[in-house]
Amino acid sequence: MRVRRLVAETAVDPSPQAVRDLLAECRLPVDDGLPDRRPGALSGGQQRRVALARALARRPGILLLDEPTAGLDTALRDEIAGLLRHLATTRDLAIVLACHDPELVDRCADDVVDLATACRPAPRPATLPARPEDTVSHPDGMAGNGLTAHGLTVGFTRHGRARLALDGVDFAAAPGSATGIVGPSGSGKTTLLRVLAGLQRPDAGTLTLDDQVLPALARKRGRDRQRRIQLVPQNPLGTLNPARTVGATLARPLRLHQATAKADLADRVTGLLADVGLPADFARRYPAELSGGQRQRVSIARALAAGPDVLLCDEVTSALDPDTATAIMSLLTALRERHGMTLVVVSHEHHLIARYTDTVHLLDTGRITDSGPTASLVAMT
Ligand SMILES: Nc1ncnc2c1ncn2[C@@H]1O[C@H](COP(=O)(O)OP(=O)(O)OP(=O)(O)O)[C@@H](O)[C@H]1O
Repeated sequence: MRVRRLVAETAVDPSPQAVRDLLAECRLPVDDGLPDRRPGALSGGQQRRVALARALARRPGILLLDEPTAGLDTALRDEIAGLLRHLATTRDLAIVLACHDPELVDRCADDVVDLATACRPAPRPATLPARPEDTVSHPDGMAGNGLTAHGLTVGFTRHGRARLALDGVDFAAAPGSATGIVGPSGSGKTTLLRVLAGLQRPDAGTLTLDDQVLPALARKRGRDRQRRIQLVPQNPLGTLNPARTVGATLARPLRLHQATAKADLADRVTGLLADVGLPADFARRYPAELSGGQRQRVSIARALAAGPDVLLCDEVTSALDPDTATAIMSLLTALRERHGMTLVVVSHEHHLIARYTDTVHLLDTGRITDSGPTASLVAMT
């Protein structure tokens, strides 16, 4: 369904002009064809503002928002905070927002209810290191050059106008490294990960894995090369099958990529859950019965079930409280160390990129503006 219908569907006034006004009120660019796009063709920040427009379309007296700024860069977060205050005043609206971001609370809220004790993160597995930076290393003797890309270009055409989401991007993630990708909302981070994962065909450019040219699309890569590169997507609820238990979700890649025998599946699933700090009985749960952090862990476990050499993580901590976000990043670092994986992390949380990656690529409007050691390019705070 396209954006204009998504908003009209819930609107008290579904006329085209009212829908445009609502999108503009949520600071979405209505003149570049955005109302005619589908949600998959929007950046994460744009998707959140469309969700806000949908809620406002009902002309509510009370607006309940669950993590309205998760996955947004700080500039957009501040913009949304200002927008929420503006809406509260101009529409005489009571806003209740649940979030992990103390800065957003400071900027928006008149009153705060702290549910801290009810929101303890899941226990970390015993194998996690106390200081993740101690475990960062580049395993010697690994074959090849890891994952590289040259001249990646992706354009999207809307109303006859071509827009480049990626514009000649060169990228490299050395074997066993932890590589960060940072950039403002809409700069092309998700598009880059989707191209690396083989889910989006680039208009130009080449990919190699350990010096072998990779076909653009995952389905042309063959089973083994598909296994080697796995993506943990930005929104796990959207990609975990709601009708499938966690156990069934994890069993699938185990059978497909690792030829796990039926008799061994339950044990392997339990092992994967333990790897991501979840108890064995979670195998019986459905995605809707999990918290955001638990879904994220299941999503990571599903990617690990394939046995990847390169794990691409898109905003995996964006809806998590600071403790859980740190636990997830520590977990990924420990898993990288244990399995000798390469980790590629997209995040707006610069302190996590600074702490948990060794190399970083800065992306802006589809171009790499700088690449190099994280310590010299990204501040810890
Ligand atoms: N399928 C598509 N069709 C048209 N435009 C698209 C499509 N996919 C992405 N875009 C546009 O390409 C640009 C880059 O999007 P992308 O999702 O890669 O950004 P991002 O850096 O990951 O953003 P965020 O941090 O908000 O998630 C955005 O302007 C987005 O609207």
